[in-house]
Amino acid sequence: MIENEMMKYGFNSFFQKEVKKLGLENKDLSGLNIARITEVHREKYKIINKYGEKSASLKGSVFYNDSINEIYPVVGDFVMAKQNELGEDIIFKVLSRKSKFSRMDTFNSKEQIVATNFDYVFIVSSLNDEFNIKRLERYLAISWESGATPIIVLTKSDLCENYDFYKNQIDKIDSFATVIKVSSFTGEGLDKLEKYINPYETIVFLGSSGVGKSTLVNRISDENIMKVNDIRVGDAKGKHTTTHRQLVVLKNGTMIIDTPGMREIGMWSASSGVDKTFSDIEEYASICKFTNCTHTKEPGCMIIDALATGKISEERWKNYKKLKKEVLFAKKKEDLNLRLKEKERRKKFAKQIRQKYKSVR
Ligand SMILES: Nc1nc2c(ncn2[C@@H]2O[C@H](COP(=O)(O)OP(=O)(O)OP(=O)(O)O)[C@@H](O)[C@H]2O)c(=O)[nH]1
Ligand SMILES: [Zn+2]
Repeated sequence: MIENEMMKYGFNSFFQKEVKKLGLENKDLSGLNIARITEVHREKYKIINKYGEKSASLKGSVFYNDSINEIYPVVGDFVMAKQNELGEDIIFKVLSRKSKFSRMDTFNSKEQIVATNFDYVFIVSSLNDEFNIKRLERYLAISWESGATPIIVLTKSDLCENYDFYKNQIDKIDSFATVIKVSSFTGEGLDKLEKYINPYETIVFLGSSGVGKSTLVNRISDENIMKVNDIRVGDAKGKHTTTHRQLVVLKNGTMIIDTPGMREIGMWSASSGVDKTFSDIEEYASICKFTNCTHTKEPGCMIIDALATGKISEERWKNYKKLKKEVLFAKKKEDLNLRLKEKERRKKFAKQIRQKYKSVR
């Protein structure tokens, strides 16, 4: 089964192999179409397949009865779905992912995948005070780990007079990643960026609010795809977010994934300053009677005391716990990544030694 029509949505030999592995010839999965998930709304999905856009839902007997082993679809996934002329298509199977971003779902302590099968991560940072090398380092770590290729995009170059100051810091932490400086206003650097904005490929964006992601997308696509937030002081309404597509196909055929989950990833990576923001809470915690206090029921717990007397609000305590958990999760993933890298390095080293030894003999 060759689904050439789906190539323009990023279906390639990697997924072709995955389909083969399923052995569709002799299974009840035959007769299904390949589709890509473009939106997820609770249990409802928007998909795109060779016939166009459709709504879809999960094949209940597959996903609910076997929920431990079944992967649920998220935006970017390729799925096998049954065409249903009368209503929603039915999703039977999610194909293995080529790349993914996940975050910690603090509600049930589970990994939550927020975007999949993207080719590039545009790590966006503006060339001004917002620039934060620690945050960039985190973004780089999770991007390399995602399976995609990170591209560091430094925005608002029209405002910057000391580019080298920023570039030098990046060179110190990562000499592999591509760095491109751009201005959506003057157009500087957009030609260099274009090399990574190709038909059939998918891009995700990582970056704090206000660095110019939406402006950049609108500029490179020459369309008004994303809402630009002009943050006005004293605007009572503040930022109003319009709901927009989660996977967008630009005119040139490039796809962009932008989901609320992606935005949150950008946020927790920025939240390494959690201790500073919550220094009062950390202080109470540090004087609990037991050093390994879980702040749930222990006698002499200063957090419980501070909550009871209103010195810390429930709201702040909840936020603190949430952030703490997410940072911990991110850290764990980073540690694992480091361990793998170290293993790789040692293997290489051992090989070099062996070769040296051989040539001496
Ligand atoms: N000087 C300058 N300003 C820019 C540039 N690009 C964007 N801006 C401004 O930066 C502000 C934020 O831009 P957005 O595109 O909304 O930023 P964003 O990263 O999408 O922000 P969120 O949607 O909150 O994540 C706006 O006022 C833009 O006009 C640029 O190249 N140069
Ligand atoms: Zn305590």
